[in-house]
Amino acid sequence: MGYTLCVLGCGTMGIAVLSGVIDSLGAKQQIRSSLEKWESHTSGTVTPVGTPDASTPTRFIACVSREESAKKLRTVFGNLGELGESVEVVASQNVRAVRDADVVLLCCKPQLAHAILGEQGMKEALADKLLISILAGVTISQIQGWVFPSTKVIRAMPNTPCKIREGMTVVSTLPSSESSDTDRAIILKIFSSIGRCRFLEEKHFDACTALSGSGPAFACIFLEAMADGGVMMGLPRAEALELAAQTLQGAARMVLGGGIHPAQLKDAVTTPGGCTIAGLLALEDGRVRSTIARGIQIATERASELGQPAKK
Ligand SMILES: NC(=O)C1=CN([C@@H]2O[C@H](COP(=O)(O)OP(=O)(O)OC[C@H]3O[C@@H](n4cnc5c(N)ncnc54)[C@H](OP(=O)(O)O)[C@@H]3O)[C@@H](O)[C@H]2O)C=CC1
Ligand SMILES: O=C(O)[C@@H]1CCC=N1
Repeated sequence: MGYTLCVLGCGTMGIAVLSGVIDSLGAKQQIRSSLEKWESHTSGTVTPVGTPDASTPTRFIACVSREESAKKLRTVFGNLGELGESVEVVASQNVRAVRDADVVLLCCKPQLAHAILGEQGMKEALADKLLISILAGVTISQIQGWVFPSTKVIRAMPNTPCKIREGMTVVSTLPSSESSDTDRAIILKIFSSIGRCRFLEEKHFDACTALSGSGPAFACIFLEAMADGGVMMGLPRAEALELAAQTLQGAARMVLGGGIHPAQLKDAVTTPGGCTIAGLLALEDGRVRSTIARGIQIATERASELGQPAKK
């Protein structure tokens, strides 16, 4: 059982998704083998636990354009242990790779998609297959115009923390049908194994691209700025970064896991006449909220332009 997943354009995001998925399969494999050992020890029989089903990818093909990038990728996946060996890395062999795959994850730059999907034989190689595009700003209907109608096109917007299985992925809603149920299972298996995954209508994709796709960059600016404040007040740099990162993670986890509203969390920290309110007012004087929110607005507007031909 299992199927072959091809990552078409395996750079920063292709590596993040692929290494997260391989890591999740490796973790399952470890659990499986220790359970098998335990069961054979206690009962003398081995019961297969969690054998890969049709929605689990078991073989991977990573495509790049340059041999130099392929060499680097072989090192990356070579270091991922036994399962890393099931990754075949190829340069300039897109059509052959797609032909050999069951599901294709399109991870190239938005402006290259048309040329890559237009390669001779690509339409045929993609026929009847599931094509998941993570491209910012390129719409489903644009992609459908470049492939045969039998290719099922969906969009996903993951982010770099997928690499450590702490990602946020938004997937475009699927039409309800039997074949969509299989596709939904495949998509959920990939993206839930590397973080949170939720379905949203495609009309929201530019905003999701800005908020969670670009979000790690915005969060890191805030994190660095907090650490800089600590350094300004005499903290060593490494400790300042640790304090800032763990504090952001803790606050985020309280909101996500504990169901606490950020305002509640902020109010609980803010002692009347204390230091937190003094810091908060200084931040508000700098229009921190509208600056961050406008950042998401501008990034959303820019995302919507990314799939369009460059202006002369
Ligand atoms: N970076 C991010 O955080 C996020 C990015 N995205 C989207 O993901 C996509 C990829 O971004 P990112 O990973 O940052 O980009 P990268 O530039 O890191 O990766 C692009 C990859 O495409 C490969 N490539 C280029 N030309 C071809 C070709 N003709 N055939 C096959 N492969 C090719 C490159 O290989 P080579 O090195 O050999 O040229 C490279 O591996 C973009 O569309 C972006 O909008 C979405 C969410 C988050
Ligand atoms: O900056 C970009 O265009 C891509 C899309 C989301 C994150 N990085």
